[in-house]
Amino acid sequence: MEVLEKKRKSQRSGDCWTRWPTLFRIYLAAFVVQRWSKPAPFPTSFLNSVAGRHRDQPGAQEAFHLGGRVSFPAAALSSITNTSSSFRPPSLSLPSLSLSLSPYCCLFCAMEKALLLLAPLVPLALVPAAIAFLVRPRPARVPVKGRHVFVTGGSSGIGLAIAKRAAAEGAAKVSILARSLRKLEEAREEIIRETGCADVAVYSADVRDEEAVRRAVEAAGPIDVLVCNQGVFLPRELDEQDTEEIKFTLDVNVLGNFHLIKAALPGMKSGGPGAGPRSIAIISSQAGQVGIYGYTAYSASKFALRGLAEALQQEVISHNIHVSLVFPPDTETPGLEQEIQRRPEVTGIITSSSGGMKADEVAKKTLDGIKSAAFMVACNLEGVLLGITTAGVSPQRSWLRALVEVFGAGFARFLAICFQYSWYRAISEHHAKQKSLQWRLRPPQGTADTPPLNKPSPVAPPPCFSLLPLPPRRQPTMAPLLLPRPVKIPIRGRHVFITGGSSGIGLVMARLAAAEGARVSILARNARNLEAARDDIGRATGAEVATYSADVRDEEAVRRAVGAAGPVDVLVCCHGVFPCRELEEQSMEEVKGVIDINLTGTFQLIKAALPGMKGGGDGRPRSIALVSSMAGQTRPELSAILARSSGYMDVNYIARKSIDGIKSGNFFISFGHQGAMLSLATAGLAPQRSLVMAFLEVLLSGLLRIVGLFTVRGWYHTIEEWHAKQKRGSEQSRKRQAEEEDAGSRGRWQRWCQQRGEATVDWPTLLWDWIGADPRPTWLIQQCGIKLQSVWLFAVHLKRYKYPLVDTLNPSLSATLPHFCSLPGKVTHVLTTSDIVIAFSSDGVVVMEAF
Ligand SMILES: NC(=O)C1=CN([C@@H]2O[C@H](COP(=O)(O)OP(=O)(O)OC[C@H]3O[C@@H](n4cnc5c(N)ncnc54)[C@H](OP(=O)(O)O)[C@@H]3O)[C@@H](O)[C@H]2O)C=CC1
Ligand SMILES: CCCCCCCCCCCCCCCC(=O)[C@@H](N)CO
Repeated sequence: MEVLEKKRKSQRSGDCWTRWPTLFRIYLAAFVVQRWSKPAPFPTSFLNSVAGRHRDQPGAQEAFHLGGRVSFPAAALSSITNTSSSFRPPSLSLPSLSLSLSPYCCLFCAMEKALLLLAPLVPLALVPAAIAFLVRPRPARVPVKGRHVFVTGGSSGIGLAIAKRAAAEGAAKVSILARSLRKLEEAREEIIRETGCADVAVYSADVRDEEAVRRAVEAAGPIDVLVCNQGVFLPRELDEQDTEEIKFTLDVNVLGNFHLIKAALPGMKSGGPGAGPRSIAIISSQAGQVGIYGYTAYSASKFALRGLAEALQQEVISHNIHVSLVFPPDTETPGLEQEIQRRPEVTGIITSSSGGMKADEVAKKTLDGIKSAAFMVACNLEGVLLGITTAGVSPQRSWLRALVEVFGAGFARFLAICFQYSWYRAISEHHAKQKSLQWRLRPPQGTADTPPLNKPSPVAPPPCFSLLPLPPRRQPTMAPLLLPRPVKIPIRGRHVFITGGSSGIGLVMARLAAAEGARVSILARNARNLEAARDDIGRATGAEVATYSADVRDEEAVRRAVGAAGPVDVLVCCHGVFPCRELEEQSMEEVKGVIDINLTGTFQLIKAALPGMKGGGDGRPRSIALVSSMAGQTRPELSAILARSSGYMDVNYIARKSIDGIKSGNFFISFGHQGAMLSLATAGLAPQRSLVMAFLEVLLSGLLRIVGLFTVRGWYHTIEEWHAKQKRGSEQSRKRQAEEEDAGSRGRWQRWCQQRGEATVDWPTLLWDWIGADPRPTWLIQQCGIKLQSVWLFAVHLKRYKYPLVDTLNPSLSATLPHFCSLPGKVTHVLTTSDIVIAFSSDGVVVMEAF
């Protein structure tokens, strides 16, 4: 509750950029109110009667003359909208008036009319201007010529093509990193042969090995353009893919990039903003914009890169480092050749929605993207469409592209929904075919109504005459507009398995599910918390909850727990950790922890539960719910500011909405206005079951991209300001320090004493002021060589007794006081009061003498 209060307070004090959604709502409300409160147009009969009445009155003509122009818009509108109207605007319909008006006036009238017609276009023309104002971060260009380009996975495929192209474009040095030294050497030969680039360095390292990566990056020297391109792709249906493969994919594609970026960042930053713009390009995939059958692990790894890139760009923008995220489609490379051999059939069908490319074309797009510091780099037409529909709340530097995103968003979302439709149809056809194959091989005995999909649908009897028993065919139904189709998932009497169920959102969800009559199991690490949660739920609902103590990182433990819990109907993955820190300061242990728990742990749970969920056999719908987050993580100091863009929410509300969302089979479940807008804005290629929502998405996505751009602008604005403030602060303190050093401690001391005379001395301040004015202990120790602690304690002691100052600095004392003469070094500073003398010697000895 305290957190909520704090959050609200900080929200109230937030600047307008971070509070814009509220402003936007107010504008919208004002707009709606204004529209509705406009007086309805008068019926023409009424207008006629008024006109007739007034025409007969004295002075009416003049009134019309004057009023004619004033009331022209309404009248013109009514004449435009209602051509059958017998009422004409006075300036046009009264003959006497047209006589009295000069031709100029007519011209004006015509112009007025034309202007009026153009009026609706004005806001339209303002949109580009507004968008140009909106885009942030600011445009930048990153040169490649004469610079050091470091490409991982540079021995093959896309990486090799990028390295070659960079060399051809005049990079001073090209470094490539991969595992196989043989392939690396061959690649080097090839690059030198084809481009004549003299400086090609190769580094043999596995990106999964943090130490090896650090050594390679150190040996390579400061990097100007880092291209993180290494990647593995092992498509397979999740329940047929073993956990080792999933971990391998996440390690190479995600952790590897963390190793690389963490190793390269200090060197890239140290050049400072003056060293010219630098770039970190991360090669994702179109499967990192849309999840694709067979790519659960691969898509997850590439989606993770998007989160990494968006957060990283915010962290490094002030160092003039620009992040690009590249989304290639299927590309002709040795990697793809291998992949195709093991690809599930459906994967091939879906990926063929996007045209294939050559590695060199992808390399060209990548380098162009890097040079123009574009955040999202599309490679082909489908990529452009994908980029538009998944733009969401990502940064955009080009106002032209932003404009295309805003105007193309609705259309792209519409296309996306069409694509989803065709993909889900392909999937269901594939399943039907599989079924038919099974049917042919093993005809079921007895009843013919085996449900074809996981949906109980009436089954047509096989045709009466056939040599082979034919598969059941679904009865023709009206083709639904959307695929996947709407579904309701009941939870009463069903088994709901919630991870992270001992605390927070998970605990409340467990309580709600139990209250609705579900059989609830919860899983977490800490057994004591689990007990407490069980008691809590028992007390609140009277239900008996099963608890499982396991770490989601431990595959065996997860499998045991899920096995003991029995077939799951609704799996809610609500475990997770969220440490927040700048990437540079975050330890790899922490990064690994996040990936292991939040990602790998989730895979392990799903893999453990899936066979039971698939084998349910009763045809009832089941659900897997993953609790994700709205958050992009940024600098700690900044995250508090940026998080203001959204609101803290009550855990009961989150849990209630989650359960309801699961029951109605929603793909995205969002919370609050911001959440709703975010999921509309980031709908991208996500499936949508609700026609109403699909319609809203298509209708509003353009507007929401504006909202997204606005949000991003606010964030980058905040970051800029924050850095400016930091810079001002450090400049000021540096200046003050320099001034004080200039003044010299002796002069300052004397002046200080003159000003103060006999005043009570604030000893600690006096000491600091006199010795160096910089409260940093290192300075004190370096300058005077004294033990800070003793001086400090001494000063505090003196302060307590408020010693009056009677004498000024008197170096001659060192000669007069015999005790001081015996000091080993030269006495540098002496402080005296009525009854105490302190001497600092160059040897770092502090001597006190009490009179
Ligand atoms: N080809 C395609 O269709 C698409 C590819 N992509 C992405 O583009 C990137 C490159 O793909 P592509 O050129 O086809 O791949 P290739 O398989 O042709 O090349 C992969 C490169 O990465 C290196 N590599 C692989 N694993 C590691 C590792 N653990 N540590 C260091 N280096 C490693 C390989 O060298 P070595 O084996 O010697 O280590 C090789 O140089 C990948 O990230 C991929 O996901 C994206 C979309 C489509
Ligand atoms: C809004 C309308 C959008 C329309 C276009 C949709 C097309 C999506 C196709 C996705 C293809 C993904 C290929 C990934 C290749 C890859 O990464 C692996 N080959 C790894 O090598």
